[in-house]
Amino acid sequence: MGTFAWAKGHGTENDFIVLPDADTRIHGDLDADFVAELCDRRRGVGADGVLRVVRSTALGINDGSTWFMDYRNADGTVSEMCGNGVRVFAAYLVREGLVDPAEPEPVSTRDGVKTVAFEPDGRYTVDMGVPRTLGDTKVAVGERTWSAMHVETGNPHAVAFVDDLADAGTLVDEPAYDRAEYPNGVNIEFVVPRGEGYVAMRVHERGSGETRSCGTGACAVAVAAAVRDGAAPAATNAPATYRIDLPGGRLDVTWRPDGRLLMTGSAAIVADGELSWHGG
Ligand SMILES: N[C@@H](CCC[C@H](N)C(=O)O)C(=O)O
Repeated sequence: MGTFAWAKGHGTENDFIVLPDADTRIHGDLDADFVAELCDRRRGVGADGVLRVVRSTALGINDGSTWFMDYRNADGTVSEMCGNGVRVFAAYLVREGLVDPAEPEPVSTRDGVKTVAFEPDGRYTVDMGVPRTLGDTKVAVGERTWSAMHVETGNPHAVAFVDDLADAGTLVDEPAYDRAEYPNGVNIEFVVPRGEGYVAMRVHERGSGETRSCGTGACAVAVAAAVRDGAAPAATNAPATYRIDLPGGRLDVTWRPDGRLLMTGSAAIVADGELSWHGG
């Protein structure tokens, strides 16, 4: 692997290495071992994941987008979507002058197009689409087991309400979950209510371990909280809005009566460079 440009960014401290690769000529298919080494916090640069910036047409994608977000977890695995990642991706596009922040930008992902709007306060609002609720499941840490709700927000989640966020322990190891229910793995959220329309959460992400924030996870938590609170828009015909505190910051999620989720949060590009990669 030779020399290439990169940037570092984060959305509520969920951090990413951004790899510009408009025409796919620099990184090709992006090797999983390379991603894992790059994301390793001791052997590599360190990040929760990689966002490769590819022109949609270079991949034959014709969905109204100009840019495709090729997201990879820290262990090199592919996921369908990354909610914090898509805000950081949009921040990178704006910073590079590749999109006009006066207009919402449709970004192509493996879970379809996610449109990002640029808010006057500098935050980003993502139309995260329509979630799916798939009933109850169980998650466990050590001897403790909790009932959880299976929610899909482009990727799979299990949302468990707990008495105290510390109940989830260190989250160094992946919590146990129903492997028949989630054959491709799962992101697991632990949640405590903080007040009306207000919760706090921790997350163990598939492929990345405990992270300081997860956008798709916050959306899954908003859905589970709304169902639990009897505030689901399908029942009330009114939007359900939740403030969600995560270790890395705050996300605001609204579940609209048309079924769509809107997530608002910050994103920042914090470093740029050219990397001569000698890893391995
Ligand atoms: N941190 C992301 C989610 C990234 C993907 C996830 N680990 C998976 O494998 O599904 C977010 O902000 O949504």
